[in-house]
Formats: sequence, structure tokens, C-alpha cells
Amino acid sequence: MNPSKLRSLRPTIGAIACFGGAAFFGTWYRRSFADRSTASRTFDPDYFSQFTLESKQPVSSTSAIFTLRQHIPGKDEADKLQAFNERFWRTLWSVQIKQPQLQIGRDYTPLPPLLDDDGSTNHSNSIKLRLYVRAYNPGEMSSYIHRLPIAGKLDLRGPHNELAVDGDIEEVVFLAGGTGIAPAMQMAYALSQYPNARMSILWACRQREDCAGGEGSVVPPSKSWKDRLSGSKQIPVAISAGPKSPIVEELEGLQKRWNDGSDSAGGRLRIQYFVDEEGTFINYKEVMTLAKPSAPASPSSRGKKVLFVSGPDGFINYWAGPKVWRDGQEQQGRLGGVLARLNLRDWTVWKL
Ligand SMILES: Cc1cc2nc3c(=O)[nH]c(=O)nc-3n(C[C@H](O)[C@H](O)[C@H](O)COP(=O)(O)OP(=O)(O)OC[C@H]3O[C@@H](n4cnc5c(N)ncnc54)[C@H](O)[C@@H]3O)c2cc1C
Repeated sequence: MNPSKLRSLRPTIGAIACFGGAAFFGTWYRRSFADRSTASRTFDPDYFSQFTLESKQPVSSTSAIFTLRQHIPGKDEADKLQAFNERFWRTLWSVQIKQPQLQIGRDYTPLPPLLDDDGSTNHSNSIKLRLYVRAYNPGEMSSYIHRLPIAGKLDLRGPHNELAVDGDIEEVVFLAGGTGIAPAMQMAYALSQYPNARMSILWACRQREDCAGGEGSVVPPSKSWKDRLSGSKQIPVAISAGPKSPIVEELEGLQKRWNDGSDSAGGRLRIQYFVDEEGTFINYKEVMTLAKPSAPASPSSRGKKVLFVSGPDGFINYWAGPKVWRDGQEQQGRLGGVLARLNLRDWTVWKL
């Protein structure tokens, strides 16, 4: 199939309009990697190249981390690709996977390298990618990926949707629903290199199994919807021992990465977990507390403050209103949902 035909199935982030009055991110640089001087089609946004499924690590009954690898013949070429790949981790990015029988494409967000990993590859002649994928039933692509045997092949292309993460970002609040945690992890990884940055992740899971062992959750003593939404009677608790979700372990690894580089690191990366089946939900008061408007002209508040919303459509719609399709491309649309009713002032909202 013509690659451009498949491309139309995904939004082109380069054309997304910034809203809320502030074009705060200097650059979308979809083409910033164009200086790559390799003939290889690995990491070419326009062409698919083949990766092999190396391992599948279950996270919950419906989700798993898939490790993909592509061997690169020739050390020089592999080194070039590796350097190229390292630049991605200063951005938010995704790849598109093709389902060969149905000729459909879907986007997935690579997880950042693990703390003890040596970047995104641990062989000098290969590139490694890890994806956190939930299987939907019916779900054409996600069930195809989950059915793939070890050593099976996947065609993917990218990077897509790059968003530069630079030192101008002072504070991030990230509302993540389900697998929407993957871009939050990319952001945490990229932002950790800036000593003045702070980030709070609020991760909403449908079931505890996805975020088993995650501390800093809340339990509601009251079953009333009013209390749940206002959060007025929720009490922070530490979730007791038991096997930890691999994603929780990776989030804790990211916290360590932040802590290593800074004196005051204790609270620079905060993570809270919310679980539908336990009746705990992210509430607007929590968000307002984290996304406090700063005093006007305060010298300490010159950096960008960004509130990201990432997850299934329903989650994004509830918090920030729907993204819109215009001229064949997905765009941010106006700010709606709960966040439109809060006085966020100098915060910019970004839907992923
Ligand atoms: C930029 C970007 C990055 C993404 N990154 C990831 C990622 O890292 N991991 C990941 O698992 N997914 C990710 N997604 C979602 C992914 O692209 C697919 O949409 C998802 O895997 C479902 O595709 P499918 O073909 O299996 O389902 P489809 O065949 O398209 O849909 C089947 C059914 O599942 C429902 N469904 C589809 N997606 C969802 C959802 N998210 N929540 C609830 N119901 C749903 C549909 O409404 C439909 O009823 C990302 C999407 C985008 C746009």
C-alpha cells in the first residue's frame, strides 16, 4: 500500500494549532531530524521498516510491554542510528505500526530507556524499542500485536508527533488515563535533565492490576459521587506490598533518575495513582492545587507551565474537550471539559 495513504490514518502533529493564547512551545520539529545522513529507512517517518518481537512482559490481564529490536548491519550505521535515537528522548514521540493483512496503521508511544539500560539499545548493532500496549476486544491492531509470537515481525515507521522538551519548561502536570501513561514517562525522562523542572503525574487506571504497588493513591471513605469529584474526603495512602506492576517499577525508576541529579529532588517528580475499580478518581481540586496560578511578574515563574492530558478519547474529552479534525488533520480544538472551568491562567493545556 502507498505509505501516504496509510499516513492519512494518523494525525499530523506538525499542524496542530496551539490554543489558549500561548504558542508556548518554541518548535514542533517534525522535520528536525532531517539532517540524518543515513541511507537506512529505520526511523524514517515516511517508510516502514521491520522490527522483531524480542520479548513480551505482561503488566496486567489486558496489557503488556513489548520489546522490539532491529538489527543494523554495520557498526557505523548502527552508531548513527543510535545517536539519532538518543535525540528522540528529548522529545515526545510515537511510531506507527502497520497491520499487514488489514493495511491499517495505529500509533504507539515508545517507553523511555530503563534506568540501568544503556540508552535504547544494549547491543552496538541494534535498535531497541519498548511499547506498552493494551489489548482491546475487538481491537484490530492491539490484538494483532498481543497475538504476535516471539520472533514475529512488526512493520513500523516514525518518529511521529515530536514535541521538543526544553529547559524553558518549569512545571508540568500530567493527567494520564490508561496507556496515556507512556507519553508521561517520555516527558518525565526528557525533563529530568533540567534541574529546575518539576512534574506531577496523576495516573488513572481502570483496574489496580495496571498500577499494582503504586504508592500515593487515594481511597475514598465516602461512596458519594459529590465527594469523589470534589475529593474533599479522600485520604492519601500507601498501597501495601505485593507484586509491583512493571510500569510502576519503571515510574519509580524515573523518580530515582530525577533524584540523582538534584539536591532538592525529593518532590521534583510526584506520582499519584487513581483506580476506577477502587472508586478513586482524579478530581479537579487536586488539579487546581497542582496547577496553581503564579503571582504576576513573579521572577520565579518565568518558565512554561504545561498541563498535559493523555489517554483514551473519553478521558481527554472529559478533562479538556475533544480534539478536532480539520483539513484531514487532528488538531487541538478549543479548551473544553473540566479544565475550561478552572482558572489556570498561566498554564497551557496540551491534549495528546
Ligand atoms: C499518538 C498516539 C499514541 C498512542 N500510544 C499508545 C500506546 O503507547 N499504547 C496503546 O496501547 N495505545 C496507544 N495509542 C492508541 C492506539 O493507537 C490504538 O488506538 C489502540 O491500540 C486501539 O487500536 P485497535 O486497532 O486495537 O482498536 P480499534 O480496532 O481501532 O478499535 C476497537 C475498539 O476498541 C475501542 N478502543 C480503541 N482504543 C481505545 C481506548 N484507548 N480506550 C478504550 N477503547 C478503545 C474502540 O472504540 C473500538 O470499539 C496511541 C494513539 C495515538 C494517537
